[in-house]
Amino acid sequence: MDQLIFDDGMAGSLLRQHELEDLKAQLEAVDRMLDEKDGPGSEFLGWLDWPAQLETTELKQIQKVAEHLQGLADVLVVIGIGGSYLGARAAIEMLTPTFGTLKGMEVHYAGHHLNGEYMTELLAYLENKQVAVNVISKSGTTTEPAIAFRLIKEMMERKYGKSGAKERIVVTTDAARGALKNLADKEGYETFVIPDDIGGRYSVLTPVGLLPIAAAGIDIEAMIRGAREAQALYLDQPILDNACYRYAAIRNILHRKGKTTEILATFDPAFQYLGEWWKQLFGESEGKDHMGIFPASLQMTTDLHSMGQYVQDGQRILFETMVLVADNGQELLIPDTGEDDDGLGYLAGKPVSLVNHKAMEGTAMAHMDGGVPVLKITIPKKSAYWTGHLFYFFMKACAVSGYLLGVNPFNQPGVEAYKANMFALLGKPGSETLKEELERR
Ligand SMILES: O=P(O)(O)OC[C@H]1O[C@](O)(CO)[C@@H](O)[C@@H]1O
Repeated sequence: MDQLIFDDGMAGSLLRQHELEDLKAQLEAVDRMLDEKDGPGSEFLGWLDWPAQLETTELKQIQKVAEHLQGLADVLVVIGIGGSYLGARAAIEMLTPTFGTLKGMEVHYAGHHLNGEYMTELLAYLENKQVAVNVISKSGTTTEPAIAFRLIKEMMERKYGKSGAKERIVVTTDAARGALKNLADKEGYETFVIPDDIGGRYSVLTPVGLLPIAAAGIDIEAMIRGAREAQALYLDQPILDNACYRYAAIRNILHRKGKTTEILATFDPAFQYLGEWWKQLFGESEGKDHMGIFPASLQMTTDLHSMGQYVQDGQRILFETMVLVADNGQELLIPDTGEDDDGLGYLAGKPVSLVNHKAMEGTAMAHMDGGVPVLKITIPKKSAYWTGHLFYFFMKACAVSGYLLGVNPFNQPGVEAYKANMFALLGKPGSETLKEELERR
């Protein structure tokens, strides 16, 4: 197997094949909108052609800076929130060992929440390490990473002096605007640019994701190659044979029949953050104008022992998309102990991956029988190449799905509401009236 397979064979009776045919004209219209870049939010379509357009020189520069950081430090702190860190974290967790020797830097994350205890512990942990920092913010003004960077910058300057810190801090931000850009210029930090026409949740294949991913020792050239081939494939294939368009169309069909929650289910704990990245991608892109599928994620078989009951038998508003890997890598065999106290004698000598696979098959059938349509996306193996392919697949499917739904998949006006309230409650100058009103409440 050397391709991503999208399998809708377990979508159940809710999906009738003629419905896909019936959506063909709409899919073609969406395809035209993407091609001609004239749909809502089309000023943020830079990611669509990005893999093919990314210059080898930029890729090499990212690699060079990653190697420079690897030479200076063993720990990289990635400061960012949402689309500015989730893609990197997803790739790093998927492609580096959970235990054992790392090929690249040990990566930790900051600026993705406002918890002081976490930051205190992180700063203490970094005390005895050689540290480098990549602070990532497109706007350059997001509160969470800005506060984390204040703290970490102070620690770095205390530890290495101003010029030593400068050598170890890399900024990824807008080309021209924002507080972070101004600070980077003032301090003379190495800077990578987030293209204007690529929003945070579509930016994993830009320096936003690539620098931390490269620093973690992952082959970013292979990742971009995978994305490039995905770009060509999902551009050329006939619409109803095109996995991206089919996935988007089936989501739309199921949503219209009351399946308002999609679960991304994975069978490898290393895929947890793929789920987090995917949730932001689809949630921020489609959850607007009081519409959109609610994206949830589960890790199997872990969550079968916590959420399994709900999926099997709770409200029938769910469908499930499984992300699977055909080649399970290492074959760990279940030991033959010569005894059968645990009742597992029949499994002796069989690979753990076989048990996982049968659990997946059993789960898919049980959920389908219980009224949860199951879709499957299978990549040949867990590699940088296929991770790049998968990222691109989901981003394009998300854009198609958003346009089919009739929303702008590239804005996120709703995220401002909590920020306005938080700033007012904190007493930010200029928000006195709102502060009074909120405090009255
Ligand atoms: O890169 P920035 O500008 O710090 O934004 C981080 C995240 O915050 C949001 O803007 C939401 O506030 C997301 O869309 C984005 O991924």
